[in-house]
Amino acid sequence: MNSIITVKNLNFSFGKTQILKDINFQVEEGDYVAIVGPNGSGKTTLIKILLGLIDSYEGEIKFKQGIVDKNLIGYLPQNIMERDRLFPATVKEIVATGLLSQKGIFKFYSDEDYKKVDNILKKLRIEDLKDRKIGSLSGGQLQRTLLARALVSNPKILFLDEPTSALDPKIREDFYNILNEINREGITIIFVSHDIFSIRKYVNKVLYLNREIIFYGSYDEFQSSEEMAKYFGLY
Ligand SMILES: Nc1ncnc2c1ncn2[C@@H]1O[C@H](COP(=O)(O)OP(=O)(O)OP(=O)(O)O)[C@@H](O)[C@H]1O
Repeated sequence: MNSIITVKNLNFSFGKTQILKDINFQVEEGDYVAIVGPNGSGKTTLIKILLGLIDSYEGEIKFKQGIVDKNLIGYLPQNIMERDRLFPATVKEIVATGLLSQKGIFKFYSDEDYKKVDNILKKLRIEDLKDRKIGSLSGGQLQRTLLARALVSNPKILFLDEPTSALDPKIREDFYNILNEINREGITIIFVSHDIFSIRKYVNKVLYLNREIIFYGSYDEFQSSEEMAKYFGLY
């Protein structure tokens, strides 16, 4: 198997409270994994650890060679601060910031960078928003702009933390379709969601977390399991 992420014996506590207990799993290249679980079950904490935003954990996290050194990881957070929305930047400028981590200390954008920005805006079908201030965007337009920022550097893995909670059903469906296209092009997706019913047609694996892993396997197995029924209160 061609694992892109391997997590072994991961344990993490905030103070005296253990948040993640003995977590072991592997993600294969091209997987589309939904992380589900009740509020406070450690989903965001797990994503933050995988992103390197929390480093005081025990255990081992291994990415496929080159993924971390070449910054081939994209991240779409749960939401952005309202004050960030007031920042007087345009869509084009915000998307370009997604290239900063791959540049040296002289962080000037080249023509090639702007070409990358144009390409991703086109791909996500928001090129007409290019010069709009982010404060003037609708929720769905803002979410696509943030997705463009996460994808402009051409990552191999994309992490998303509950990115559709504020979107209406139609816009949410469009967003899922775009993610599905991206996944079919080979990007591995790890998606934290309470909305498993919407993404079930896209994901190939489900990780059900409640501080420890209760279930990790294919969606089909998950669907027919006791864990699924319990999770959705059907059991
Ligand atoms: N900085 C922190 N200090 C102390 N405890 C924290 C901190 N951040 C999160 N926690 C606690 O860790 C636990 C797991 O939180 P986490 O945000 O990972 O859960 P989650 O599964 O993503 O929840 P939700 O579905 O509500 O977003 C919660 O009990 C939370 O209160």
